[in-house]
Amino acid sequence: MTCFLTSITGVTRCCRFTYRTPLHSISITPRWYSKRTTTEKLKAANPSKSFDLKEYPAEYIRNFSIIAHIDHGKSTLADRLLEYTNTISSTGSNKQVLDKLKVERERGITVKAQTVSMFYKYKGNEYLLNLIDTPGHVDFSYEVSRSLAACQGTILLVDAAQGIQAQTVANFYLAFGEGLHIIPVLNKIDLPGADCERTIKQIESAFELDMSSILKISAKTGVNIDSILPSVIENIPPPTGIIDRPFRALLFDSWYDQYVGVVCMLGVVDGKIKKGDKITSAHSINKYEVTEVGIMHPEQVPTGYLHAGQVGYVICGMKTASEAHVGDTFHHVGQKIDELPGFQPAQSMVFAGIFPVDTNDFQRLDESITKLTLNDASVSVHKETSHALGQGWRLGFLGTLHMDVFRQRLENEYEANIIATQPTVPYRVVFKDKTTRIVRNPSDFPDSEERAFKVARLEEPMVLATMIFPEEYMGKMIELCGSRRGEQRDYVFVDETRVMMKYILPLAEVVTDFYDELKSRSSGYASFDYEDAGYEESDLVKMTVLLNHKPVDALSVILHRSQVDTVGRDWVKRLKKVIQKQLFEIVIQTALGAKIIARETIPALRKNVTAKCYGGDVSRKMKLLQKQKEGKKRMKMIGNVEIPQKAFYDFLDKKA
Ligand SMILES: Nc1nc2c(ncn2[C@@H]2O[C@H](COP(=O)(O)OP(=O)(O)OP(=O)(O)O)[C@@H](O)[C@H]2O)c(=O)[nH]1
Repeated sequence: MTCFLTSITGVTRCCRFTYRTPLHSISITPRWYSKRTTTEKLKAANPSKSFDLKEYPAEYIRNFSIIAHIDHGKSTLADRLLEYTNTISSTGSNKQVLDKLKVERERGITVKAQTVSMFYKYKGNEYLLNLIDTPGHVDFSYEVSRSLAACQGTILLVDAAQGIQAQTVANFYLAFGEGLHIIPVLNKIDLPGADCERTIKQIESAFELDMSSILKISAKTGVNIDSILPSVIENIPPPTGIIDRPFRALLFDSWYDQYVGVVCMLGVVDGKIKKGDKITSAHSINKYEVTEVGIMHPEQVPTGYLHAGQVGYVICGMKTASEAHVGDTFHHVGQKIDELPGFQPAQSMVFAGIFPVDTNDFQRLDESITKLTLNDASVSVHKETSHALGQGWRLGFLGTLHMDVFRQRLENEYEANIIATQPTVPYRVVFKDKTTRIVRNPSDFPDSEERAFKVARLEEPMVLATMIFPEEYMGKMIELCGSRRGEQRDYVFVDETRVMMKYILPLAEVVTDFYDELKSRSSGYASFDYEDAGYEESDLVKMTVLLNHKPVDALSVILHRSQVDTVGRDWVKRLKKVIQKQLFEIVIQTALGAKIIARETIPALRKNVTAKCYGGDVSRKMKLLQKQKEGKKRMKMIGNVEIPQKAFYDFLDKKA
């Protein structure tokens, strides 16, 4: 099969994350967040049923995922399949039971891949089907890749009203690169705007898939849902594990449960594991006794046993999050095995400093970050200290949405009270002696002396962006990319009315508000995806923010020289809006070294803050004072200026 992108652009798509895993022979069931039952009771249709997994040899197992562009209906389809197989009771509503995290429900997006084991009778045989629901947003493609690496096939879901979009293309190539069997499915055929013929033509021409037996469904209403699982069983090959070999399994996900400690999700490649077994791992000297083993159905259901080709959870008395390394190989104590290659670590695209608002919370926040990164292995963590904000961490994320979601999860799941700094991309300093340094923090940017004597050049990371949109938005899209220092590489029509355009853009331009701008300039019709395109030389500078002439290191930022005036002026205006008046005048400045770019002044406060509580209403007055006291807890002192936590948020979120 010819790669569409290769044939039309001459550029072979390289996946942002590559894997060395050989796990086409196992299934993967990413974690199931342990607080789920507090928010919603998921009812298994037959909770009393117990499963004898010995009855399911590899030929009766199928491991598959659902991939699609954002909002094309993956989670809704997963719901319907769970109901159809009686894994949950039918509710008639669209609950999206696999979107378990509060952040997923609040934002209506999937951020963690989730797997659930289902049982399904087909032509007289009962099958064990492991379904993985994956996220759609580009920031979470690490989850998609990790999931795909462990499946033998995938359902490529396309919204029949919207047609193929940028992440349809990106995810198709991830699956194609893994050599998976791809089943194309048209969703949302109930919508009045659904155009099956047009979408089929797009898929045919873009991916050269066989469209003769394409499935047309509505995940929402349930139309043709019964056609999905027979197609999965008929078309996707079973895993190929060997039961009689020594046990070895890949740890592909884990999470921390406050009652039982670490819960590990294992994909069993060879052999068997049962309750009471003594296990260890290739990367650990610790030995563990298996106290519980089971499957996600959709909650944890103990089965006491798992064998080659099966996946499930194992509880073995692991106490600390650091003992569970994603990609580690588990085996029986004393047994020699060949280590599985595991996963390559995710490559952080965006870095930000995270600090506790109250410095006394440092230890607690340290533990929370450790536990949360156990659940999200794509976050990189390094300790750092800021003059303004004290001790904290520099965390690396896959994108700004990923960063935002992580911050929200820290708040939701660990009640953390934090300040996050301006995100930065990994810049590269190339020295005259040919050595290099990656700058993940503006404080590591070379000062003028180092720059003059030692630095040969500065470079910034670039991406190859793919955008798909209706032709009439071409002018606006070219204008947007031009304003972001983009360079056009290619464009091609995907059908009579829609264009796919490719641009080389600086990553720093993409991770700010590019996506929002793209959506607003195309009335929501443009979709977007990007991949790593290496480093390019760039005229970079560090802009600092001064409050009453004192630099705020947490607000320093690395910019292209052409942006300094605009950003410098914008920042002082926005900071003026978010910093409250205080008893003295506050001067806000942005600067390049000693050169001031812009300045704003906040006049001193004169008002009595409790003046409105006239008339001796003591309780009201107390309430107001209490509120002010609580507000103070959330303040950070920068020199002699108090900055509320919300000011940082609003400033970073561009709400101000
Ligand atoms: N009319 C109609 N709406 C659907 C159908 N399937 C899903 N939807 C709706 O489309 C929206 C997105 O569905 P999701 O299942 O959350 O999509 P998703 O692909 O999982 O989204 P992400 O995880 O954020 O990428 C929801 O409002 C669904 O109710 C369908 O067949 N018909």
